[in-house]
Amino acid sequence: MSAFPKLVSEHLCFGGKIGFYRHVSDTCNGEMRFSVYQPPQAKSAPVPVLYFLSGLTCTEENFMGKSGAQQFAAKYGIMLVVPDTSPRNRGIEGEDKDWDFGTGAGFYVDATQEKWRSHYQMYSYVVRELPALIADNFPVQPEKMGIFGHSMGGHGALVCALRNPELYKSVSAFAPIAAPMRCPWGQKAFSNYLGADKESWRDYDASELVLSAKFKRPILIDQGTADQFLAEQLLPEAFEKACAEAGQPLTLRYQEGYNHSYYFIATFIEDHIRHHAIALCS
Ligand SMILES: N[C@@H](CCC(=O)N[C@@H](CS)C(=O)NCC(=O)O)C(=O)O
Repeated sequence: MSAFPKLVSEHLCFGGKIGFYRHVSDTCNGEMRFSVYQPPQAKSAPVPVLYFLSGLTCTEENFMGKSGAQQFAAKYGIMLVVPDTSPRNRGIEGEDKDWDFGTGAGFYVDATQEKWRSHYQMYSYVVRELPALIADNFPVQPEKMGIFGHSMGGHGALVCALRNPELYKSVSAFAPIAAPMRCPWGQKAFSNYLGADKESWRDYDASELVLSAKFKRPILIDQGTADQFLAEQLLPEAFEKACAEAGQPLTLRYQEGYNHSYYFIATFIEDHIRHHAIALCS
């Protein structure tokens, strides 16, 4: 049984409540932060749980503050859990140097390289430690678990679901880094966290994983056409091609004129929460 995390602040919202928490993580070897939205339904019975993984530079706050997700989590009776995007303040040389690597950019991988591996274990943290802590301490139905995310977090959500179809009943993404082995953000993160052997990178690339994955439930992706990162970093067309090859059901929607921001996320958030509710609340 994991210890109850330390509550930093709490806010009522749409009849439920948002809490910001800190705890000492065994997996990431130090303090980690996350936020939880408990819908009003959770006061009387356990509810399904939906994890949101955020993008580069984000903390556990961005999604709670900007997406407008709570009103829909309240409508459908789903708990939202939002982890931070990396460990912080670990004293690793250079951890704060870049905005797209290190602090705020854990990339949801388990680092194998000496410099990072004792703290940067975000894959195991998200897939194992955090769900166990949530199941021990919050009123959830742990077998009804979904995951979604944005950009780096969209990549993380796809990877977690494709690798663990028995754990995640639903997955979706906003503007995911859909083929990280083929883009500069992914190559920088993977070479530093995982080393030069590109074979080891495949475990964290949705466009590779989907070719052999057993996740056959429908995936929803929204992508803005005016996203400044679309052509160089996100590569949804690579993921679409791989899904077609693998027979993976995918709805990839290009949203005309939308960019990479939370204004785009807020516009389509209800569609995503409904997508998860259909899988989780039946
Ligand atoms: N800092 C970068 C942009 C980083 C960025 O767009 N981050 C996205 C995720 S990849 C985000 O969600 N930012 C936080 C926010 O908008 O609240 C830049 O200046 O170009």
